[in-house]
Amino acid sequence: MAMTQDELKQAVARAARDYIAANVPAGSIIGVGTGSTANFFIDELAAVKDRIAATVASSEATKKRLEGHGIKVVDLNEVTSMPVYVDGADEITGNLEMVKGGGGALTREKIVAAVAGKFICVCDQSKLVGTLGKFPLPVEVIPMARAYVAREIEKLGGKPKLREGFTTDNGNLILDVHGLAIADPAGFETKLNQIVGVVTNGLFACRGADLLLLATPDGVRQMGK
Ligand SMILES: O=C[C@H](O)[C@H](O)[C@H](O)COP(=O)(O)O
Repeated sequence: MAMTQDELKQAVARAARDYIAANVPAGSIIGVGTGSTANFFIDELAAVKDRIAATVASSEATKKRLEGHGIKVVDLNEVTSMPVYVDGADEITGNLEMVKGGGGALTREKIVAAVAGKFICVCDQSKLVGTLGKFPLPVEVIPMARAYVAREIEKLGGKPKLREGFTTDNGNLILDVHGLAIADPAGFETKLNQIVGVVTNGLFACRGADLLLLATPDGVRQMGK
């Protein structure tokens, strides 16, 4: 019988838990992402919680779920070393460049990932693409800059749409940019960051994932290291 998308997410979450149990020193601090795949991972992490010292959460929702399992969550400012960060993606290429932020957590995700030694991306196979941009690219903006940033993004060939009724954990807005086919992810990530009023964009390419665990019906494939 064909596996459902949730079964694939569950399988990859388990693979990430096993990776941590086998490769991450006991007593480490683990960075934890946001979204439905990350949620499966959090539920699996509960089984090995005695092996880790604590976690850093990339959103209020993730913090709540971790604490619900009795897993300790610490402030990133207290952390100097974190071997791994585990998170999902909305799209990922074979070069392990990603679009993230479908759940609006991109800024905190990028910050926590920056501190981590290794970014482990956990996805089901539907997320693997040849070219990024079919999934609308989330851009977090300071509210007063919303219209200006939207005009600047249009000049770059994108069609920004305000995510209605949504405020990020940081009190900002999200523009979802449609109509892109991103040939140079790191270049476009850098270009968007130059627009005044942009807090973060959802391209994770200047620093992409190091390891992709990709759930397929034939098992979990590993790409990168
Ligand atoms: O802001 C949300 C995050 O970037 C998620 O990692 C991304 O949206 C993937 O989420 P899901 O695992 O639910 O597809």
